Amino acid sequence: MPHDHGRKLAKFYYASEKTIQKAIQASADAQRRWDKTPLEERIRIWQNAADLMAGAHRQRLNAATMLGQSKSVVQAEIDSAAELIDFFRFNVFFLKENAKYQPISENLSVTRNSLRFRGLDGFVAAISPFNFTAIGGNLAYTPALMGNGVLWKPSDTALLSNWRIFNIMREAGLPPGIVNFVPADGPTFGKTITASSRLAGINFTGSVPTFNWLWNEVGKNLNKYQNYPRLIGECGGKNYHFIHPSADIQSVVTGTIRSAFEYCGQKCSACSRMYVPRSLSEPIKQGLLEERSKLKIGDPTDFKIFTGAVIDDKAFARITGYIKNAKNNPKNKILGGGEFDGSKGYFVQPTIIETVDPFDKLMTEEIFGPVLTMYVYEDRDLDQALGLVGSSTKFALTGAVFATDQKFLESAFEELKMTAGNFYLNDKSTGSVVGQQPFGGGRMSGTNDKAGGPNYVMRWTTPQSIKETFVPLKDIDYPYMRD
Ligand SMILES: NC(=O)c1ccc[n+]([C@@H]2O[C@H](COP(=O)([O-])OP(=O)(O)OC[C@H]3O[C@@H](n4cnc5c(N)ncnc54)[C@H](O)[C@@H]3O)[C@@H](O)[C@H]2O)c1
Ligand SMILES: N[C@@H](CCC=O)C(=O)O
Repeated sequence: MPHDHGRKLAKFYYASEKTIQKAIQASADAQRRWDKTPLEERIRIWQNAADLMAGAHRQRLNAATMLGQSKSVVQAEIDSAAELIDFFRFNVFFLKENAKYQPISENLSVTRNSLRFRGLDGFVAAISPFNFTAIGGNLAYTPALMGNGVLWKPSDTALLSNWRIFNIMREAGLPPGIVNFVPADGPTFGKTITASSRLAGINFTGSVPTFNWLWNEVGKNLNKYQNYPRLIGECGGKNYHFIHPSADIQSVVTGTIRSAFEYCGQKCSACSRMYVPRSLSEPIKQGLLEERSKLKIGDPTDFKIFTGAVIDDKAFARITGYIKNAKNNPKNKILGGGEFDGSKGYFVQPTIIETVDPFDKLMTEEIFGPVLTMYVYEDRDLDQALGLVGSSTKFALTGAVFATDQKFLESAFEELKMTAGNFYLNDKSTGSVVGQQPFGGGRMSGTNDKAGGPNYVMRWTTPQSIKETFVPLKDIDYPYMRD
């Protein structure tokens, strides 16, 4: 079934510039009341929503994710309801923990010092990607939890599940106007929010070019704003699996197949480049090809599939462009897959390519599809190969090292320090869990604000320090100045 119906349908719901401006006003009006709502009351709404998603709404939200975003039942289960429940519960926990800190008051009969968390002075624009339902919910509702008015622009190809979240939050008790659901053409939305003097923050997850575009627009409008807008961007990756000659081959094969091909490689964390020592290259290739040939690709309503079609025609064109390019380049060899068919659904077979050029675009650009490229290095060139990981791309999202040699793991841990915001030792590069592996990357992969970690909630508050004095202010002179 074609999965770009979401994108085509979304255009019917596109908000005009005027509607987006009205939503900005609505969120500003609602926020003034919302920011005064006691924290306990806000927290109660988030807890209600988590309970609703754990109960009656769980299957509906998962099903919407399967149908709208072409996720297999397993991938929908680990994303949608389950992950959003975790985001909500952990964010509430982190908020409570952070709120426990109050500054020192030396003598309470003289002065009392305190700190309060205010929403930002303006509105927050949450702009979400298609590939994770829970990410959309987290982007929009974490700023709201912290007292902000939010405009949520969902992805055209995740409308159904995102709309469900919006309604669950209303059912849980969130008053109208706090989060405004605004499907819109990307650039129209981007231009309108960045032109508003009330823009206080952008909570973005998506590709590097879109985030760069937004950052530039904010820069151009800087003199208009009443605040410096906070910019959070979690962007793309060129995630790696680096294999040492001491690695456990079975773990490499299993971890790589899952990381590269689950959800058609459309996870920001998916492994798309692999460095393999010559001494292990044959068994690893054999293992990968054998497992690849067993993967069942098809309609997500069939619970036996491993993965479905890619998200839409644009993705299909981009991904198959890389495959066609690889077929025409003598430096690259397709080891498995390489077929695609867009006649009924946008199906791309999981593809494994070997390259002799570690700087080929297959090894350096984000493809965001089921394409894994392998570079085989000579065992004696281990250090050089390790150096390629950080020097060949500007991304630094996720990465994994497979080795049983403890000394090597320790040196790779230091050598690869800045090459990944989420780093795995003997595990695949995907599958971070809220509260266990806070998620985000550095370099061009984003601002690394770590969704699912303790500091994330704090990005959406502008704290105020308060000093109250209970004794009259009498002396201008300091004691040492007196006779
Ligand atoms: N680092 C992370 O945590 C993370 C998580 C998920 C996805 N991603 C990345 O997201 C990308 C895939 O998602 P996508 O295809 O939805 O990304 P995208 O950049 O195409 O779109 C993201 C959102 O931005 C909107 N948009 C597009 N142009 C815009 C503009 N000019 N102004 C305002 N909004 C605009 C889109 O409509 C969508 O809602 C990949 O690069 C992936 O790596 C990163
Ligand atoms: N939490 C997911 C990343 C989401 C990106 O698209 C993972 O770690 O695989």
